[in-house]
Amino acid sequence: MNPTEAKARIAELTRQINHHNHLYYQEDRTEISDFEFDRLLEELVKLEKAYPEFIESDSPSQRVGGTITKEFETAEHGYKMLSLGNTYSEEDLLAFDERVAKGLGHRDYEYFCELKFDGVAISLVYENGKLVRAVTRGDGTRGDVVTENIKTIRNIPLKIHGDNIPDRFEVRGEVFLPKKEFEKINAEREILGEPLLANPRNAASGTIKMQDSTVVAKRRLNCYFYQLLGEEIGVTKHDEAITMIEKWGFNVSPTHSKYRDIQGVLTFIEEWKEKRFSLPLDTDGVVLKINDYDQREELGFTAKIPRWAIAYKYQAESAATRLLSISYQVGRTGAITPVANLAPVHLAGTTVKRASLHNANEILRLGLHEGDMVQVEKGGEIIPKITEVVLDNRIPGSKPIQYIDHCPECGTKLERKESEAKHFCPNTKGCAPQILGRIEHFVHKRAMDIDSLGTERIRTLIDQGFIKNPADIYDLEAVQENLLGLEMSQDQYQKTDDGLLYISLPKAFFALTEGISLTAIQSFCESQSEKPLLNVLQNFQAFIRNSKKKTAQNVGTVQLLENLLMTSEFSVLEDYVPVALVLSLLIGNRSTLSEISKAAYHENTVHGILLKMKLELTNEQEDRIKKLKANTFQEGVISNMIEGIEASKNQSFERVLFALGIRNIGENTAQILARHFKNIDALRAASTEQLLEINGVGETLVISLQDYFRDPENLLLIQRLKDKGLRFEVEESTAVLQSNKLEGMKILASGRLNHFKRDEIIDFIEANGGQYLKAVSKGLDFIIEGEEMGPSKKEKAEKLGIKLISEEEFLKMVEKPIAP
Ligand SMILES: NC(=O)c1ccc[n+]([C@@H]2O[C@H](COP(=O)([O-])OP(=O)(O)OC[C@H]3O[C@@H](n4cnc5c(N)ncnc54)[C@H](O)[C@@H]3O)[C@@H](O)[C@H]2O)c1
Ligand SMILES: [Zn+2]
Repeated sequence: MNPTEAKARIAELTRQINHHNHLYYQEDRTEISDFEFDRLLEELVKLEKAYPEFIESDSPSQRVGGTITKEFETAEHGYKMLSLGNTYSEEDLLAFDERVAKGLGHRDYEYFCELKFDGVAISLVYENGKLVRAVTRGDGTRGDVVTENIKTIRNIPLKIHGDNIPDRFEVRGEVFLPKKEFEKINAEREILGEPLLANPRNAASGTIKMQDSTVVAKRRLNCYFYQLLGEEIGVTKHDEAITMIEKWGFNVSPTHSKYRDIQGVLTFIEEWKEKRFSLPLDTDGVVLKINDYDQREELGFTAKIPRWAIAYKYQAESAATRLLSISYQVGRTGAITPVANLAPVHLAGTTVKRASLHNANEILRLGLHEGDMVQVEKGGEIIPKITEVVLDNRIPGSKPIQYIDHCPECGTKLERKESEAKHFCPNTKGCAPQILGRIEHFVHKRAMDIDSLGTERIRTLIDQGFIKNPADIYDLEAVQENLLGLEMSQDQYQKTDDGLLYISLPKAFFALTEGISLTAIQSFCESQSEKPLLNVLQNFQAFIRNSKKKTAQNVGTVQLLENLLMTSEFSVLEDYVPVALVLSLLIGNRSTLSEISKAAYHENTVHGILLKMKLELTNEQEDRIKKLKANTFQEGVISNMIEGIEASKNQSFERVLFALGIRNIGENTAQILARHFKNIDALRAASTEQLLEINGVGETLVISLQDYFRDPENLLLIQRLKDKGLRFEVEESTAVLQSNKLEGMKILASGRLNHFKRDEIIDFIEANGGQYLKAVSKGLDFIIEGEEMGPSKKEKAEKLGIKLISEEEFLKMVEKPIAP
């Protein structure tokens, strides 16, 4: 490379790295992996070393990647918050160790090893034992002051107790969102149709930068601390500092160790390679630091990183395996996700059998053919993904994967919108997973709040034809009796192509015999799994003869089943037998085999067949049949469900409106619309202009609303829900005016109020004739300034010349008596 080329490449790398830094730190998203990012940076550093004349002072090699945002006050760090050098190779670690030895002139030093936590760096400053400030890393020199948000993290001590606490000190740590919390939040967002958070790190970073700390508090962030700083902290070694801050009440991860040489460090790295996946947070490597503070000082810093520490990053593991097939999952919103089924392969501590393929584009990008050998990668924190096809191992003549064009759940032709990568099933009202999504949204605790209707129960009720839309829930009471004995799982069933129902062999054996436990039968069946069905039936008779319960009756019934199977026309399905045959043996005196098998077509469960046949059965027969079924709905469960459903009729109009699941209508919008229009008919009759006048309503929302009300099925649904007694208008008490003292005024409240909660102030303003606006805008008459009102809001209000009044002044205005 000549100097001109080098200069151009440096410029190009700088541009790319700045771009990825911006995405990563400002927008909390990524376009490339950390490994790829680190490679770009490494290339830049190498080139700059060879051509120092081209180093720019603001090169990304010279400064840490973050910056400060505009929404918070900023503060300067007492000690710069730097990056860490990083490497993916053992070789580089040994070279690092050599540099340390050379720098110190001897090998008498210790390494303190910690995991590299993948969260957001935070610095906490304490004065006289009290937390005074929490600041993000920012650009390393200055960061955003996010104290209020940090205070919501429960295990961060606001005040330190104990002896010898320095007057002023700083602790640093990594704020993270525990993996479990992350999954919980995403599961909920999925049900409510909100966009999913990409990964726990982005989620934590986004949360820390939120304006409203009550929302932050709900996110259950956590923090691990790994550094103490200050003028007089009274210790000379890092391990002593860690022990001390732990004693002071800071959360320290118990995953650290100390070693006398780099070989020890290597064992630590090996030890945690897979064990780290069981930790509550994502980690991407190991940080090793010189333990002694004086030695650290001797080694010093470069512009961007300390010379006494380095991060070893684990590279995502990769393995080759065979693509067996592709399944297509239909999500709750109708989005189709292809999933690769793989020959099991051991990867990063787990056995991998599937990998996400995201969408049709991904399959095209990889150029997947049926039965291809593929390279699978798993970083532990992410779902395994296929990185490439091993072309050398392609089966000659294999066909490229054909993407499906019909929904695997309901058979509807799939659609794909121009701007979206995913295919969608448009059958929102008749496609089982979409019905499930819709009902889950409807009963969600922030909507109708029917917690006795959990996912499993809803799924069962949908699969067995009891509910298709939210109104059907309110009809369940009338069919209570049919729910008794309804099966919660259909795992023990199989269906042939023509729709005849089969049941698993263990269940059949269990119901046909007496006195033999299901577990004993299951392990017998497992031992026979390689044998043909008829042999298994014969062997089971021998098994009964050898067991304690060798009754002639037991042997005889199984013998009968064998005879029936051989003489009937039913096709043979390994490990399963036709339900009709088993039932005919149990209730043969009530119905003929041909009647039963007729009923067994197109039913999903034994329960369904029996409902269809309406037979009078003896208690003994009922007991036998129960042994065929999975867990079933019992009386307690049903009455609990019915009660919850009944109670939900009291939910407010705004909740009902939210529960309907109209596209783009979240909780807040539902609230605004309900309060504005007071009832559903007024909302439905509203013109585009009337809707757009409302603060917070935009064009997409208007279109969603109009689409919704145009559909006669939706109107029918609303009518049915109304008939069942659900609220479609704002309750009198909140709609009635208490006074008209605020008539015609547009008001906003910001910061923490002493006499009102968030919702209360809105209700109060409206009850006194005023209108509440959600954002600072020209139209406001005044803003009620609560405690710690956000500085950016304040600035904006001042710029627009909007009057700020205190809560007390406001109360005087409406003469609300102040509660003691
Ligand atoms: N994929 C992308 O587009 C992209 C873009 C920018 C950065 N990145 C990645 O982000 C990473 C972040 O770079 P950086 O400069 O913010 O951090 P870094 O990797 O240089 O490491 C410094 C940070 O590590 C954290 N840390 C975690 N555990 C620690 C421990 N036990 N002791 C000390 N510090 C610990 C601290 O927050 C500290 O600020 C890099 O690894 C890079 O690969 C990726
Ligand atoms: Zn469908």
